[in-house]
Amino acid sequence: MTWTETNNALHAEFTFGDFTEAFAFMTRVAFAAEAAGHHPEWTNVYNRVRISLSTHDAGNTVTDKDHALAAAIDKLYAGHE
Ligand SMILES: C[C@H](O)[C@H](O)[C@H]1CNC2=NC(N)=NC(=O)C2=N1
Repeated sequence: MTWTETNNALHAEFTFGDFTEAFAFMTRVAFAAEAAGHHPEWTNVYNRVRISLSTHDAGNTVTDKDHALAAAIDKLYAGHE
C-alpha cells in the first residue's frame, strides 16, 4: 500500500469487498495498534478505511513508530483475503 506523508502524518486508503471485510481489518489493526501502544486516526465508510498515522507524543510528527505501524497494517491488508 502506498502511504503518503502530508501535514505531518502518513496517510493511506484501503478498500474491501464490503463493510464486514473492512471492519474485520479494522479489528485486526486495533489489536496490532494496542500491542504496539501506538494508535491510528481513521475513518470508515462502508468498504473504505482511511488511516492517518502520527505520533502525538512527539508533537504530532511522523516517527519510526508510525512507519512500523504502517508496515504492520500493510501486512494485515495483504493477508485479508
Ligand atoms: C501512554 C501511551 O502509550 C501513549 O499515550 C501512546 C498511545 N498511543 C499513541 N498513538 C499515537 N498515534 N501517538 C502517540 O503518541 C501515542 N501515544
